[in-house]
Amino acid sequence: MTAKYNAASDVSELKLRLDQAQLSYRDVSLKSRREIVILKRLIARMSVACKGLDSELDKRLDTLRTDLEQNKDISKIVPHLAQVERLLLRQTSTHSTMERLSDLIRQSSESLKRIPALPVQLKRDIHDLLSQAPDSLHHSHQQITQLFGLYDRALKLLTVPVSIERESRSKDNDLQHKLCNELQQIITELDAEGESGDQLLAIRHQLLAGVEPISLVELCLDVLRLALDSFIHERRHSQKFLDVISGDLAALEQTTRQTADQGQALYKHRSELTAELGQLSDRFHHALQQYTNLESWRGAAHSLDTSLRQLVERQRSLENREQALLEQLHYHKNRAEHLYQQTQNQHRQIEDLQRRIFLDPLTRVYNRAAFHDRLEHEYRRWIRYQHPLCLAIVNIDHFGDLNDNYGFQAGDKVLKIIARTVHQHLRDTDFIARVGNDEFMLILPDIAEDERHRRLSGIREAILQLPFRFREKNVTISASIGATLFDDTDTPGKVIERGQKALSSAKHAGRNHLIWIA
Ligand SMILES: Nc1nc2c(ncn2[C@@H]2O[C@H](COP(=O)(O)OP(=O)(O)OP(=O)(O)O)[C@@H](O)[C@H]2O)c(=O)[nH]1
Repeated sequence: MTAKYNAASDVSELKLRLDQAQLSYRDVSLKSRREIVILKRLIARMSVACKGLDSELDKRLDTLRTDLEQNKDISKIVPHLAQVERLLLRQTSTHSTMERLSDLIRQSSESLKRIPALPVQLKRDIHDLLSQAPDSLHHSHQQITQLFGLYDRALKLLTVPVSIERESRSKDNDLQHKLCNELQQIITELDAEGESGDQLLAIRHQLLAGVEPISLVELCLDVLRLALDSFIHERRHSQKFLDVISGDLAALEQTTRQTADQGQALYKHRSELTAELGQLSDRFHHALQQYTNLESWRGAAHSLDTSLRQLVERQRSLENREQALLEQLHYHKNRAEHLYQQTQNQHRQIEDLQRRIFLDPLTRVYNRAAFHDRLEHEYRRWIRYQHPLCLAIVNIDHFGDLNDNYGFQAGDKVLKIIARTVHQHLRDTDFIARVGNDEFMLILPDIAEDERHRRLSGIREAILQLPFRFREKNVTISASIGATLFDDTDTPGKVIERGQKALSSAKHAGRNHLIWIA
């Protein structure tokens, strides 16, 4: 009985222990499941937080997450956890990378800030960037991107003015080139003589050799001054001439008036003499009728004779005065002739000047002013008659190089010879003008298609065949020609533009070409 009781008490104690063991197992299992949930959550958060820092770490965390999801045996997961821990330890070096990055960002920002003439807003943005201390690699990356943006803005701001400056510099160069050419053209057209002419010629040579911008301004002023001097000189010369002529004319007018007065007085005396001679004749006639014999008439005849002698005397003195008057008139006639001659000379000089205004003094062909006049005239004829009217532009190739290699005198000689050659290939009705530098304009009115092509090709070929020799070297020179015809609603301006386009195509085609643009 006692044994039975003892056994029952052991069973009940075992049962109690079993219940306690079951309870504690349930607690442990519950705790373990809760820990696994926490571990899962932690691993998930770590995956997100560390994403991109290290690809191996990313991979391990992913595997760990999957293993946990699949409720794998924790003992199998533990080695993965150890690897993740090792990788995380490796990430501590990231901290020093971050510090280095942060230093770099700060230094680069400071350097950017020191660039002079940075706009205030940009400086402010750099300051904002510097005020944030990066607390993660991600933040550092954001700051680097920001810094790149700031550098880009600064670079643009600093380089834009440079490009503008370069553009304006190239504009300045174009302007200087144009000014230089215009100035040369003006000097050519001024064609001044004397001391001013010599000085202007010297300036032209300077311009041809190339000058600095500051000298160009000074030369412009010099040209203005010399042009003014030349103008004042011309005006003084004309004034002097006019003074002399008007002085001479006034003197002539005065003496002519005196002569006319004297002539008038002489005429009056002659009339009086004639009247007295008439009276004498009447008295003589009367005496002839009154007296029958000569003796009784002697007394009256004596008185008549005296009167007649006096009349003859007065007649002689009148003749002398008339002779003096004639001599005076003769003198006036010579004087008037001399004056006329002087005005004729002046007229010729003005005509010569007028002609020179339309001539290029170097090549002796027409100049730009004459070209525009003539083109306008031919244009009006074309509108009326609609005959084919051709405009061609001849431009010497690499003329600048020729000047550089053989000097301006050589260049001048080439210009003269080429102008003469082109002129020789033109008809009487054609027109040639040097419109500037090394460029000639040709107007060929009323010219058939094959004829105009033959003529212009002939000019190009003739220039190429010209035998030039400079500094002991045979030099071949070519020219490019652009040509076009007046058509439809064309105006002179449009045609010149088209001709220039054709010329530019001829240059681009390699020079020594004739190009037509219809
Ligand atoms: N000797 C001389 N040279 C002149 C005269 N007038 C202008 N020039 C020069 O003529 C040259 C003209 O050159 P550009 O029209 O620029 O070109 P290029 O050298 O002929 O070259 P492409 O026309 O392109 O084949 C410049 O160097 C001027 O200095 C002048 O009366 N006499």
